[in-house]
Amino acid sequence: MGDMSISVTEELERVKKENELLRKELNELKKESKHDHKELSLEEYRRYGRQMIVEDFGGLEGQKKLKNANVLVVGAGGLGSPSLPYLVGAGVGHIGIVDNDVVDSSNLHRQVLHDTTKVGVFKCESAKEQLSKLNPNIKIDTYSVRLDAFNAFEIFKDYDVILDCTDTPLARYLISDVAVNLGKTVVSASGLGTEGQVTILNFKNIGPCYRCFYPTPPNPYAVNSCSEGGVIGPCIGLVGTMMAVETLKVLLDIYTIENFKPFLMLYSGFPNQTLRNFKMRGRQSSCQCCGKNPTITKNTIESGEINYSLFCGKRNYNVLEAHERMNVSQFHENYIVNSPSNQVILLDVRPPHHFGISHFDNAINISVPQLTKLNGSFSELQKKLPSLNKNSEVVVLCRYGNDSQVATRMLKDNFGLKNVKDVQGGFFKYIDDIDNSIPQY
Ligand SMILES: Nc1ncnc2c1ncn2[C@@H]1O[C@H](COP(=O)(O)OP(=O)(O)OP(=O)(O)O)[C@@H](O)[C@H]1O
Ligand SMILES: [Zn+2]
Repeated sequence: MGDMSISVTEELERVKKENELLRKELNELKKESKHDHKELSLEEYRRYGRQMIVEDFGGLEGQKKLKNANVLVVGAGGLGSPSLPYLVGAGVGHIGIVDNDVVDSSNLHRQVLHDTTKVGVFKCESAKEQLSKLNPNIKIDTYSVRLDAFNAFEIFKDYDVILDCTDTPLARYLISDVAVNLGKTVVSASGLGTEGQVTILNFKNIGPCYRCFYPTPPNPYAVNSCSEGGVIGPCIGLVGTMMAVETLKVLLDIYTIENFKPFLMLYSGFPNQTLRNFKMRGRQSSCQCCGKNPTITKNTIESGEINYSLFCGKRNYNVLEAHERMNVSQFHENYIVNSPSNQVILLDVRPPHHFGISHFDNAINISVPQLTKLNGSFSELQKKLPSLNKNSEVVVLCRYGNDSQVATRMLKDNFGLKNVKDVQGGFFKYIDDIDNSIPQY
């Protein structure tokens, strides 16, 4: 009997406690519904408060729009690095990152989302790790693949807005084409040196696409990459930050179908910072992708019928015969170890500001544009190289062994020199294979 009364008392206590817990839970739920934060936690209110109180942001509704948004960033390099943390910080609920490249130490002056400990790590994974620390509320998906015609539709399908943070015309055409076919808005940008540009493509499937602006690709010789042309970190950083601003405006419905006007913003960092906003034409009915009779469709893209590499073209440096070239070992043996006679001219055709960073002591610097300017005049060239005669032995060197081929051809065909050879792979190949005590940049 006594035993039984104890268990009844215990049971009563347990039920009371359970009751109390349920009451608490109910009160919390009541509070939540009273304050209408079913979709935002209290932590999120605090986290996003400073942006929710900006009038143009749209308050709680604006924040919910961001929370429910799906944004894909292609490229976690110079443009992706600044745009990603702002989107994650602002509370864009789902973010995808596509990049097949790994972090290199030469990226870190501008790709400040990554750090020295991430050298060699996939950029999308490095980014995810950092971004998750910034805002653990965000779902981040990574794709460590090169975006191409065969995987783009599958990757894009789960996202509303695509950020083009890549660095090649090929990727720009591909991203725009796939986005048009799936009806997605693209925030697109590019930058080099101290300049950059930002635009919105296929806005809500009514705005112009990349092909409306640029029906034909640029000459491959005119396309420069960061590794060739160089880039100033905060300049590209600003352009990436502008992409994040534009993305927020798309997600918050600041731009509407009624008020959206196609534009191209041009930023210039040096010597004075300027930002110019150019009005652009709308959709072109003749556009091969978004026009009236499109030939660039899901079918023709995915089947490979649209050949992006062929369309964008490649540079052709194969302008020399085998006997007009030497490899870096031959160059080392014959011209560096066995000190060349005074007759041999070592001509470094890199731009002077490259030459100034590091060079061989006995090299003479005349860049390709400087050579081109001499118009094939032997006597003009002789003014720069007094010891030169038409039979002089000339060895031509550049950074990667591309420009040196062009220069070798020019010296033989235009200036009439007979004994000119190019160093295959250039100065950097020599550093990699023969002497890595020389500074590489
Ligand atoms: N088709 C693509 N698929 C996935 N990622 C791409 C694609 N095209 C370009 N990217 C990525 O976009 C990023 C562009 O970054 P950025 O312009 O800063 O140049 P980088 O390649 O990092 O550096 P550098 O030109 O100095 O070698 C790179 O990380 C690159 O891997
Ligand atoms: Zn178009």
